[in-house]
Amino acid sequence: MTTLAGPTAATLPPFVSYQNQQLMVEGVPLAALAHEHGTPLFVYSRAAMLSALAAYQRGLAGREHLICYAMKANSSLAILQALVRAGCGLDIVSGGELERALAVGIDPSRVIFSGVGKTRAEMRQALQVGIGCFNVESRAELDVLDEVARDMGLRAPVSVRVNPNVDAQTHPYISTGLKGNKFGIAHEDVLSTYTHAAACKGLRVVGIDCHIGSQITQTGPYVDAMDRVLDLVERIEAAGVHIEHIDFGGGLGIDYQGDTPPEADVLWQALLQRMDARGFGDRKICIEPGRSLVGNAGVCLTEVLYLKPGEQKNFLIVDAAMNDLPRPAMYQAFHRIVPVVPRNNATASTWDVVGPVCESGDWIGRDRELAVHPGDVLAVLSAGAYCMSMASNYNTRGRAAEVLVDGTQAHLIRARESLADQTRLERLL
Ligand SMILES: Cc1ncc(COP(=O)(O)O)c(C=O)c1O
Ligand SMILES: N[C@@H](CCCC[NH3+])C(=O)O
Repeated sequence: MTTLAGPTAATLPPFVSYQNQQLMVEGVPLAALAHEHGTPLFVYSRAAMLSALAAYQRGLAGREHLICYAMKANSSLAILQALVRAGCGLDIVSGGELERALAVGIDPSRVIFSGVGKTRAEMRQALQVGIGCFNVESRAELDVLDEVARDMGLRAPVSVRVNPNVDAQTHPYISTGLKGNKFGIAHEDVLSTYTHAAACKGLRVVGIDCHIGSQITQTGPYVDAMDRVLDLVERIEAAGVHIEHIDFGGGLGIDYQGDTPPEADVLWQALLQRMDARGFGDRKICIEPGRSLVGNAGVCLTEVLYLKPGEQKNFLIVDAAMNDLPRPAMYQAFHRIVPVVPRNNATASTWDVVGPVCESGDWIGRDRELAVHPGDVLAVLSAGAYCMSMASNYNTRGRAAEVLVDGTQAHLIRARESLADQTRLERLL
């Protein structure tokens, strides 16, 4: 047992703060939102998303570029709308995500279609609306896309995703640029894939694509991957195929637990210098950031249900679970957890914060020092990315509601999912 001094500003994301002993997102007290909408509840800051986007916009200013928000990180319509209105294109990985993109009124030429398993139907759907580019991930996919486009009397704009075999030094489940990963075309097969694509009547080569993983916190892997991509561009162009744009990633990390990734503008200054030095300063740049735009813009509010002290472990049972916040169960990921109204100078204990789902893997935080009573509301921080978009109905739990804060205004952007919503498509015999 310790006496709790209370969480410090240093451990809170931008636009999340304590004011008068109340945790706020921008100008809105979270206790009031929990009271009004119930818990679990996701709350996002619009200003936090736009400020994260502005760092990329500064870094790429003066260059022809397209920032395609990777909506897999959080595909809620109002989030997409906010980012598209602020100038983003979109990166999609399914026909469903394409429908979401269209629903927020995007110009389809500002959409990039990524992913290893696009179906013919998805290809047709994307070609019909005039998608900006398909990032193709295998020779087999390239040939199917060629066939689909020729059938429609069209030429599909394509980039080949290359697998540079660079270690992004991130969690193995979210590393994508190593030879053992399913993503991209192996370095040594890239040139022949491009010469083949250039000869296909249904394809129009527009770019090259590389993405080495997610939650990357170091600059080194990016520079290594950029060098490999530029080596390939040199070889591809020497073979007579022009590359208009370079789609380059590796999702920049965010601070979950004292992580110190480079700022987006600083990273891109370094990468642009590299491109300039190698004579590719004239190329359009596309990027596909997801987590770094929305991750630290969101918190998940959850109410403490029960305290269950034990001989080996103390469990704090809350009303959010692995179906709402799957990252700890999936990747043993760390999210900071803080009280919405701190009980400063109260006696704290060490708790495993767990949900009501019937799985031992249903935990949200381990060994956390908290002074709490049943009925208190906690905020799980850095919950804007890969939480709501990966949420499920496991244990027939409705997915949480979502609120978007803008200054002192709070807008409900998704209602809580009801049992009727969950069973709508089911039939009894
Ligand atoms: C091809 C591609 N683009 C974009 C992203 C988004 O990455 P992040 O959320 O790390 O920015 C990913 C995820 O790793 C990806 O695989
Ligand atoms: N879902 C992962 C990121 C996946 C990135 C997409 N390729 C996470 O929560 O960290």
